[in-house]
Amino acid sequence: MGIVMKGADVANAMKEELLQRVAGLKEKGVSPCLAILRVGARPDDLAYERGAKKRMELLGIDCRTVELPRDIRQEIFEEKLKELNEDGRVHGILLFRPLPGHLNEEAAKRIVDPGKDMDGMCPANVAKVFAGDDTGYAPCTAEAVIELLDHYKIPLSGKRVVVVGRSMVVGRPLSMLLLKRHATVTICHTRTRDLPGVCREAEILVAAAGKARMITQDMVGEQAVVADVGINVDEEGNMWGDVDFETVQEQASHISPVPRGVGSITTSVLAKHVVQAAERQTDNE
Ligand SMILES: Nc1nc(=O)c2c([nH]1)NC[C@@H]1CN(c3ccc(C(=O)N[C@@H](CCC(=O)O)C(=O)O)cc3)C=[N+]21
Repeated sequence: MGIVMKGADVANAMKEELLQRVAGLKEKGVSPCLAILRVGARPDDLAYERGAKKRMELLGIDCRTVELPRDIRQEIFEEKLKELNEDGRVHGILLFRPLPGHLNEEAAKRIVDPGKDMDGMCPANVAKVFAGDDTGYAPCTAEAVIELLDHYKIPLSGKRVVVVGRSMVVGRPLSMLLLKRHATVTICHTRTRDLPGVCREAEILVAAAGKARMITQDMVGEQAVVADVGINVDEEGNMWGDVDFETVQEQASHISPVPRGVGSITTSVLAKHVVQAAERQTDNE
């Protein structure tokens, strides 16, 4: 039976350092502040927002939400985003995605100040993640997987890692973070031939495809480490990962659950980014 890697243990370990850094900022008269920009009220945005608010409060980070109506016009939306860019009290911005269909997300990515872009969506931050330059910000969920593996002392250097999923929020940036740590990375997707065979070769398997319980026991090698990034909510409101937990746990050496796994570390990484941004913006004054 694999060891269950619990998100709360990782978040707790991160908490001590973050509290100290927040205290350091406050001694200099700086109150780190996150602004959340939400358009409409999608349930998964609200779930993340609740978690983020709770985590920021626990760490003494200010958090304010700017809520815009679902049917807002592109020009007004862009104005609001620019206001947050220019607001000196705001150190970091989190824009919930995906945006409603009528809004231009590509335009938004180009407007957000790279120094305030907490979820690594703008081209400058994407480029830095790909270049292995850690003066930028990676998407929080991708970085949460690294925090999870590091906390449980899973070595990455030289390891065969298979990432299932190629999204710009998880699969691709995470692959670059793993590569920086000298893992041998294979990225799988819907057109991968013999997905089970490729997955079975993994020493570390990351499921980030967004398909409930698609990773089954026959796809996991003996004593593999399995990290589940999936957040799939069914009609009854139950949350499922991309991994069929019960059967895969028998096979794996370590496995992260859903909920209470990677998803619950994401808000701690978000907090870390806000602290980093506040420190960097203060040092540059
Ligand atoms: N730019 C952007 N980045 C995101 O990362 C992003 C987003 N937009 N829009 C919304 C979705 C949704 N999302 C969640 C992440 C964690 C939990 C989470 O904390 N889950 C807990 C359970 C939370 C609970 O208690 O309900 C867990 O996995 O254990 C939920 C939802 C991030 N998203």
